[in-house]
Amino acid sequence: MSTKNAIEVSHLTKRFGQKTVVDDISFNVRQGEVFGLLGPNGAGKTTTLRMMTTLLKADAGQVTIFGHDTVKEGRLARSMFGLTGQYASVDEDISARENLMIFSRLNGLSRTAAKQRTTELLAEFSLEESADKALKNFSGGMRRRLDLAVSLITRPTLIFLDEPTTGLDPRTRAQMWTTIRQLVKQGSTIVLTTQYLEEADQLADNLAIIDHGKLVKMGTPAELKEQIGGARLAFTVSQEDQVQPAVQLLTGQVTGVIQQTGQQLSVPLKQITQLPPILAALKQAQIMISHLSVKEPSLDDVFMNLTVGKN
Ligand SMILES: Nc1ncnc2c1ncn2[C@@H]1O[C@H](COP(=O)(O)OP(=O)(O)OP(=O)(O)O)[C@@H](O)[C@H]1O
Repeated sequence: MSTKNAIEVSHLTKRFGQKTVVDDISFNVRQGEVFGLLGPNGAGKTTTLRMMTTLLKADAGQVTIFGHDTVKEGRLARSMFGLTGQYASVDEDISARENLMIFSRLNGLSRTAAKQRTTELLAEFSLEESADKALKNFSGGMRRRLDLAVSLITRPTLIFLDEPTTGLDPRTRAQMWTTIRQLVKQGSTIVLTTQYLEEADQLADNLAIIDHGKLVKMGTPAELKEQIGGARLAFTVSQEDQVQPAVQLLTGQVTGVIQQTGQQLSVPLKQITQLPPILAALKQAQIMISHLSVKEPSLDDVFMNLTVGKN
């Protein structure tokens, strides 16, 4: 990943009527990274993306793409990225091959070049077998792949993906993730919106969490999880009269709150290396335990902590 910025967004704002749906949002996207805009339904992710990709005019703020202002140098900025939408933007009645040919020609490729690029993309996105079927017979996953293929005709190094896997089954979602990772390996920068925490965790190098139009937190998935607190060790003390002695013993071993529910204890762990001494101390004190588990913090915890109610 480079230290150069592919995109700089500053003080971006959009109002619809009285409602401010994107509220003074600023962030940078570095070249070669996957940047995720994560937020609940209606948080303002798509509106932000639409402004970044010049589909929608901002009320205030600025976006530059590889140093070019998207308003003052709109044409140039637009030529530097590919965009795929929440819904496949391709024609239903014609085949995948025909779609790719049409969009290649619309992008200014000669007939021969269009044919060659179409063949390449059909192979790259595993669409060769269904290349000549009408799109209306395509599955959701095939449509998404074709949609992505269309946006890559001109080999843009910056790609915007609006909810690339919404509505896809888990297997097709995983295939899409593989495709996205391959694009990154080849040097692409990717901006994606998602409401799936797992997707953000799997793909994004950096994340901006958006809620009610505001950027509430930014960081790597690991940083965001760390803010919620580290892992927790949970177990059940086998005998009731040993619960308090166990709490006392552990108080000397860990910093942070030890939670108790009946005979169940949950202990914060700063590092996983704290685990063996804790278990040894319990054994030495002859405190029997069961149902032991270590739970890493998840983006779910971060998300629930940072976003409030309905958008
Ligand atoms: N053209 C419009 N006119 C009026 N309100 C709009 C318009 N487009 C979006 N909104 C409103 O702006 C808010 C943000 O919408 P947006 O689509 O950006 O959210 P989102 O985070 O992308 O959500 P989703 O995950 O559901 O796509 C919502 O309350 C939506 O109803």
